This record gives sequence, C-alpha cells and structure tokens, in this order.
Amino acid sequence: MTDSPATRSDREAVITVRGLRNQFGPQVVHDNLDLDVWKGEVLGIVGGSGTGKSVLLRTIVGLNRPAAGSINVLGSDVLHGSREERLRAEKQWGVAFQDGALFSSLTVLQNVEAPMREHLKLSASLMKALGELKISLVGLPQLACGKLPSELSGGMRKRASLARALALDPAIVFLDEPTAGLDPIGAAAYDELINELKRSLGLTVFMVTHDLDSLYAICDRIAVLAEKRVLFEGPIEGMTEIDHPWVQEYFTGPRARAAQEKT
Ligand SMILES: Nc1ncnc2c1ncn2[C@@H]1O[C@H](COP(=O)(O)OP(=O)(O)OP(=O)(O)O)[C@@H](O)[C@H]1O
Repeated sequence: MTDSPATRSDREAVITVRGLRNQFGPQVVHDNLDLDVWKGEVLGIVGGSGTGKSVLLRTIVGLNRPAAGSINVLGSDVLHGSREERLRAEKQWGVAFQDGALFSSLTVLQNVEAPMREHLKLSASLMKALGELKISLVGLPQLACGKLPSELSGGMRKRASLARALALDPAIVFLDEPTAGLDPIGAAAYDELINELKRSLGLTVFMVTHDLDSLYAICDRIAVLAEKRVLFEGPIEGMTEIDHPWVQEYFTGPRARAAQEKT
C-alpha cells in the first residue's frame, strides 16, 4: 500500500462534485457526474475527445454554469453559496489554461501580479517581490519578468501561466493540457516541476491531460470520463484491468506501454 493521498484512510476531499449535469442545447455533456478530489493528490482527468474534460474543469472554477448539481471546494459551496463564499474558494485556487491565456499586453511579471492586484492589498514593491519569486519558482529566468507573452517560447508561456496560477499561494491548481505542444524534454521538465511543487507546497493538482507520460510520471489517481460521467477512478496501475473499450485501448496501447516503461 502506498502512502499516496489517493489511498490513505484519512484522506480529505478538497473538491466534491455531486450530480453534475452540463448541457449545451440538446447535447448533454455530463449527467449525474460525481467526483472527489483528495487533498495533496495529482488527479489526472482523461477521456476521449469531447467527453467534457475541459467543461468539467471550467465548471468547477465557475466559467461554466451547470444545469444541475453541487460543487464544494474547500468547504465552500461554489454554485449556490454567497458571493463571499465563492470568492473565498476562488482565492484558494489557480488555473493554468492550455494556451496560457496570459494578458498579451502585460509583461510576465504584470501577468503574475494581476491576481494579487485583484484580490490582495499589497504595496507595489511587495507585489513585485512576490511576483519575481513565483516566476523563479516555476524555473523561469528573471529576464522573463519584463517580456511580453509573445516574446516567450511555448514552454516558457506555460510556465508563466503556472506562475500566475500560483500568485495567491493556492491550495489547488487546475491545469488544462499543461504539456500539450511541448517537446518530450520540455514536457518531462514540466512534469518534474509539478511533482516538485506538489512536494514542496503540498498542492492539490487537478489536471486535464492526454499525455500518458505525465499520467505515469505524476498522477496519484486517474479519473476517466466516459458515458457523461466519471466512469472509473483509481491509481493508474489498475487502469489496464478495466474492461471498457476506450480504457483498454488507451491504457494498453503502444503509447501507454512506452510511457509505463519509462517509469
Ligand atoms: N460553450 C459551449 N457551447 C456549446 N458546446 C460546448 C461548449 N463548451 C463545450 N461544448 C461541447 O461540449 C463537449 C465537451 O467539450 P470539452 O472541451 O470539455 O471536451 P474535452 O473532453 O476537453 O475534449 P478534448 O479532449 O478534445 O479537448 C464538446 O462536444 C463541445 O463541443
């Protein structure tokens, strides 16, 4: 038995989703979806294209209003609670989107300072010092602070986006396809960074990904979206035993075998 947050008996849910329904016109994306995310784990969300992985992430962080269900994040009811309750939760998470979603007219430092400016009352010098700290935490050189997002490589933009997600010292970080578009060395370095941040900051990570290497390298647990809900969840080692066509194809195919051999 490992000592991972996914298997410990004293595990604590930091995100609880119950009975979630998402619908766009006639298209039902999620129906009666339940999910728990445990404190301190890296949870990988996988599933075929269009199964609603990004919609799930966007719904939890309040960018998509579901048709039904409840979502609790760190004790706050983020769907039906008061504005204060929602804000309290919001300050405890950071989101790094697939394309970085950085403000294009702001420098990297100004991007990282943006959430602090919105949520905290700090002096300019303290914000700058904290911003520089986050930027070095994600492995970017100080030189990057003054650059615009367009002046960065794709990998650097992803790290800058992560620095911004860490701006408020969150307990939870949401990552949407963090290694998509990175070369294998850059992707492995990003995985190592997430592992390091989890270890040093005790972060909980909710990660939508297609990257089998990442799943094997950093995820404590996998949640498989299929048939409009989380159909399976558990450590990656058990995934090959699941009798479901998509899960079998995904976790026992040649790419999965190659990823497994690297661990
Ligand atoms: N705002 C929206 N309006 C209408 N339909 C939407 C909206 N957002 C998402 N959808 C639909 O919901 C479904 C799930 O989308 P989502 O982006 O979550 O898929 P995904 O599992 O992340 O896919 P992929 O792996 O291809 O990125 C898709 O069919 C998509 O077209």
